[in-house]
Amino acid sequence: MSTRTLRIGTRASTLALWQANWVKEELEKRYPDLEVTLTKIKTQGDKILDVPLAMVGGKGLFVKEIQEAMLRDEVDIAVHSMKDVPTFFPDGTGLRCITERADPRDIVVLKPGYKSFAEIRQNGRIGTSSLRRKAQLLHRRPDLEMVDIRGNVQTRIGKLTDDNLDAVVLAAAGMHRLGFSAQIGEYLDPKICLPAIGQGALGLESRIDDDATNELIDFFNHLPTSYAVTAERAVLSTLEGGCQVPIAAFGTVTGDQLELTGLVSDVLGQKMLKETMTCHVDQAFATGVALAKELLSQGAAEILNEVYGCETFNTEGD
Ligand SMILES: NCc1[nH]cc(CCC(=O)O)c1CC(=O)O
Repeated sequence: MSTRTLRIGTRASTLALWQANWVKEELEKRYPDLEVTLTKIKTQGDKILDVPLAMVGGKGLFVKEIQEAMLRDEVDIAVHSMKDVPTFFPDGTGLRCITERADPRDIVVLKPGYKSFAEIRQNGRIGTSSLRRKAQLLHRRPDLEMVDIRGNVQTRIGKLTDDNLDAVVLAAAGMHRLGFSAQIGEYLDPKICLPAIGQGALGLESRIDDDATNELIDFFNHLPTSYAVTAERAVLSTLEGGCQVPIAAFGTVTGDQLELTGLVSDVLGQKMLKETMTCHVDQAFATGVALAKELLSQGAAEILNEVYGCETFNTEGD
């Protein structure tokens, strides 16, 4: 049998490379005669490090250049963190598979001396640039000071000492993948900090008409994760939100039932709307839409319009 080659396009951050290498290894385990290569591609989100991301192009900052390479037939698939994948795709490529979700929760890395998030001092300084994380933590603890931190996971952990912070907030999945589990101070319950849409899952994107590639990668698709993330993304697209707004949605699948919670907040976590719906997994997309419409009927659009007028942006990216 002749050796086939599959080319993966990936960002060059340590986390992105870990994820692309994981996909490569799974492919090579399954197809011993397949040669898998990685092509590192710089995205706009990687190039511009000192300007708030929302000011340099909005949605799709971490995926556009990889999609373009795919359309030029320089790579066959792209591996993305699902939470960085916009809800729209250019003509010719599509989201083909959603992998089994790793731990979807957010975590905090705590300054030495603290044993839990609850112990953090009055007016403590928390490092995160995510509006979703800021809003939910301020909702519980309005005294906290939110400090913007930018850069990859290692850089953000380093800011704990560099910027004299009491804690930094990160995703459990990234910590586990990069071998930083021992530094996790506490896992934040989704009831307290609802995870980002798609958090913990990877998305494989390919050319829609590339049947050979699509057939090779279809085994990555994990149905329960795919139902949950489909519902979460339906919330996002119905609210017309990008990745830089305090919107969260989180689905869990048990048997054929999906429980979906969605949240919209203002930047300070003072006006916060939250709803939960359950449905059969076949209704995942429709339920995401319905949940978003319910939030809109409660005033979500007004809250988000206020946020869009603010000068605060999410500047994280891995
Ligand atoms: N914002 C960047 C980003 N994109 C994906 C992950 C973590 C891995 C995942 O969610 O799959 C992270 C790091 C973080 O937010 O701490």
